Amino acid sequence: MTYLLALDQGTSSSRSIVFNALGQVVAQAQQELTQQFPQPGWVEHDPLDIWRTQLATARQAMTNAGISAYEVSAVGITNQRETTVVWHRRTGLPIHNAIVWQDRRTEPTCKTLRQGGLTACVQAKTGLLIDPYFSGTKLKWILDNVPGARQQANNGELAFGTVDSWLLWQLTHGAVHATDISNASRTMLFNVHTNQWDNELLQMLDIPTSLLPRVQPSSSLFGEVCADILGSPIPIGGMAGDQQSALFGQACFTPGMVKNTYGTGCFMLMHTGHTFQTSHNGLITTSAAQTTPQPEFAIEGSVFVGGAVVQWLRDGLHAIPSSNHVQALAESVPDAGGVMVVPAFTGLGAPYWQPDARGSILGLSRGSTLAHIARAALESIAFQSAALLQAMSRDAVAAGGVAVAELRVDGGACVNDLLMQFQADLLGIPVIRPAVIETTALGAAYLAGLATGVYQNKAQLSALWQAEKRFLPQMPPALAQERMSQWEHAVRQTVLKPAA
Ligand SMILES: Nc1ncnc2c1ncn2[C@@H]1O[C@H](COP(=O)(O)OP(=O)(O)O)[C@@H](O)[C@H]1O
Ligand SMILES: O=P(O)(O)OC[C@H](O)CO
Repeated sequence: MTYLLALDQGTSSSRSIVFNALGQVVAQAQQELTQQFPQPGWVEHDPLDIWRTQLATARQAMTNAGISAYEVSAVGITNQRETTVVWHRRTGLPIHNAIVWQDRRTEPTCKTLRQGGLTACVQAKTGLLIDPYFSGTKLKWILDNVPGARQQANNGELAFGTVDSWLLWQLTHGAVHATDISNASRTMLFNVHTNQWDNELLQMLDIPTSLLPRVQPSSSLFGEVCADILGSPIPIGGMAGDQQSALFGQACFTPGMVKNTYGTGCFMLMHTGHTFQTSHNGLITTSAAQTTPQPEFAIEGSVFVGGAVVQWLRDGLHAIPSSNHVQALAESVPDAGGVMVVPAFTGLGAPYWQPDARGSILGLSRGSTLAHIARAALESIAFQSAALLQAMSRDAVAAGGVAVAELRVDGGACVNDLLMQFQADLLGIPVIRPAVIETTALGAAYLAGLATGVYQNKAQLSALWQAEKRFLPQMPPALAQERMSQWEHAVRQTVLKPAA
């Protein structure tokens, strides 16, 4: 039997999954990751905690599968993107906590860059908007604020990496310092056309090149897990940022194919093939996971609060004892009764980009109950995702293509049938849930399997993809349009600032 081990290092947890060659889950293990909030708007992780939890889950998943390292053909790594780690090359010790993608501390630097008229240049080279979300300004912050760091960097003593690089360094006992194209594309330091670090961007942020990892295609041999770590050496054949990995795991390989991951946030990606397509509707362009050095791209939109609104119902409102009770509560009423929840708890992401917006509940009446609010909260996940998909379709049509024809879904909240049906109703296209919804980890396993000969080509992976359930639109299109208009109205109400 052939097995592939995927290490899926996410924002809230480290997870490892053992797959068989058919792409089926054999066993898994998961550990929560401690979140640190040293100041308002700051989010950090302990890099050693990231490594400790990831290693523990890898060992546990293999134990749960009842297999030894000899039986694992390859390891694939997928990770929370943009999160920035800097460590000392000699000791292997981090010089600061990892600065997490959600961290907003570098907004002043970003503002200066924007005011300096650099937006168009950054967008043309990287596909990104200038935002604290991406790694570049986080790396600059560490060099500027950790005593002695800049000098050490100039001496070539430090290494920078996103979480994939950090795990790779640990798995190889410091022998390999590398990253993949999809992760590099999230740093704001990488030219996605040439697939190389960009000198002009490095100078813009004062980043010495000696810090940077080597960049490889997402499916390629990165190194070998040292024998003492999992029991015997295993090739590391795949690395990709988690959203690009999910796009790969969903077998979205051709232009126009779209997936949406419903996790804490929602991340929607549309493959655009070898074409670098700039969005005119508030989305960003990013490198897709690549099996060759030839650039491949995707258009991406992110919703900051997706499944997290269900956590808020559970932990904030105490409306449900656990997330899987939300469907029953929402279904206890026939509709949201005119209630609209806009979960702008940390502002609104694409396509609105309203960092200062905060959440609101609109349309309350004397008859409104927790059930109506729960239903409206669930619907808000679908409304936000629909706004992304509509923006994507507009981009696709403007680029001479066609509107999106179907949506493949994954992530923890896609198990919710009510949500998926409402999503299909709003979009007017089929929403398809695959048999394996762990597509983030599956993508990393596939990338690793392709590099090591377990799979021969992507066509083989497309053939493995299987639908578990198709949700077809049932709502009359006019009503769906009216509901979307109500949502857009609620968003406008939410972002309007009260008069001073
Ligand atoms: N039955 C459900 N209905 C709606 N949301 C759910 C359900 N079960 C879990 N969730 C939500 O899914 C999210 C977890 O999904 P997951 O893919 O594990 O997220 P992440 O990778 O971001 O940690 C949580 O925000 C949780 O509230
Ligand atoms: O770890 P997740 O699933 O929250 O994903 C985080 C994204 O990669 C951030 O860009």
